[in-house]
Amino acid sequence: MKNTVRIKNMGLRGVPVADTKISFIDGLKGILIYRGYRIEELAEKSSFVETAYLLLNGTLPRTKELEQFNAELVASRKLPDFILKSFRNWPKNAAPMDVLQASLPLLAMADPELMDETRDANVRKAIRIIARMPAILAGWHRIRNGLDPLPPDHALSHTANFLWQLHGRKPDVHMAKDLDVCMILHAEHTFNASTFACREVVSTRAHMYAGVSAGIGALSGSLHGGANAKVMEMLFQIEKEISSEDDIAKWVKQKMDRGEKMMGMGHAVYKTFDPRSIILKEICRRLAVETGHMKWYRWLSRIEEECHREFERKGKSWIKSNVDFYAGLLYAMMDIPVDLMTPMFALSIVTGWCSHVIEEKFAEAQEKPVLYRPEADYVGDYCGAMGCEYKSVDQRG
Ligand SMILES: CC(=O)SCCNC(=O)CCNC(=O)[C@H](O)C(C)(C)COP(=O)(O)OP(=O)(O)OC[C@H]1O[C@@H](n2cnc3c(N)ncnc32)[C@H](O)[C@@H]1OP(=O)(O)O
Ligand SMILES: O=C([O-])CC(=O)C(=O)O
Repeated sequence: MKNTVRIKNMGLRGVPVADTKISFIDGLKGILIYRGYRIEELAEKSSFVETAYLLLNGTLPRTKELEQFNAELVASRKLPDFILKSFRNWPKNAAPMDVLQASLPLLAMADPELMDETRDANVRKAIRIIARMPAILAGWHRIRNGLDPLPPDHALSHTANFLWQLHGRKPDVHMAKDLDVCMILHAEHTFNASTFACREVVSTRAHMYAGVSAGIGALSGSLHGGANAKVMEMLFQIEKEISSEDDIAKWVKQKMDRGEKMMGMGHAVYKTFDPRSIILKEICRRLAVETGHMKWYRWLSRIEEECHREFERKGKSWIKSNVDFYAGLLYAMMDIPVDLMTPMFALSIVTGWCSHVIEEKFAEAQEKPVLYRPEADYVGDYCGAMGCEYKSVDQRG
């Protein structure tokens, strides 16, 4: 009899695999905390850069620490020349999420401290990665559209500079602030699929870039970060298929009756509201009023309500919007194209990933497994201790 706990087919739900000091979720109460601070308070009072410091270092920075951290991020924004040069030869229809993922080994090649596995060197690597991923995304977007990448503007904040490098115009300060809040909300989420992927990779003592690259791959799927773009695609599909707004209820019911997933709805941990979605919904409503996109906001709210109603009708306990539901529309109102929406998530959560990589590499041994190595039950062919009889291809016919 094997000495293992049977958790098969449960996607590891509710199974702690490590200790963490980085964030905490109470899924029944709708609470999310980064390093002890409630997400609502950080969204209201902090900045993405300050939150990044908090996640990476464990405490809120003093004035001088914040200034220095910001200066290091600003100084790291410029990409190594060979990366943008090589982008010019890449297929212009490449998915931006693939480009982002493929860029991580390129950034690794250019990192002079790549093989330095001290904690301080890993913090510096994290700063370079956080600073450069926005430049990768903006640079790629411009190159694929036949435009030249723009140099960073050191006078702009991390978030405003990204919008500048993407669009080539100085962003409205209020819009940059809204995006900054959005980035705080997406910066960290305990052991979600992508963070676990990062930690699993670096538990082998692979470097930070390898871990982050795995995280990007995991985030891209539509059950995880990919859902934000799918929500927008769903809106466009609904627009094609209904003749009046009142048909939304029927559209949602039919989709759910077919057993299809509603993108941006539901969550593996929150069994009540997702606190990030509440904040994003409010920003979305305000921006929709300001930019004349109320129709889309109304439609999303209606879809959310109908989805909830359908769940109740079927006797299931709950379903609410997750962080991806309103984020897509929010990005769209900032002129961010649909295929850049999931990469936008990556630009934020890379902060959490890097913090977890550091925790994975440097936590006390008793707080984490040395190397993640779960088991699987073999359910394939088995012909006894000698194995199945091997026949040559001629004998197999
Ligand atoms: C950043 C993020 O990663 S947030 C999540 C982003 N992903 C999405 O928005 C995709 C849509 N959502 C989903 O697929 C799911 O809600 C997940 C994957 C996020 C979580 O899934 P689970 O942990 O399996 O959810 P849970 O166990 O609570 O599901 C309970 C029931 O609700 C159903 N359900 C959950 N979410 C949805 C949904 N979005 N649409 C329709 N039904 C759903 C499940 O199929 C399940 O039904 P069953 O009891 O008949 O089998
Ligand atoms: O925690 C999860 O499983 C998914 C999620 O909301 C996130 O990654 O932000």
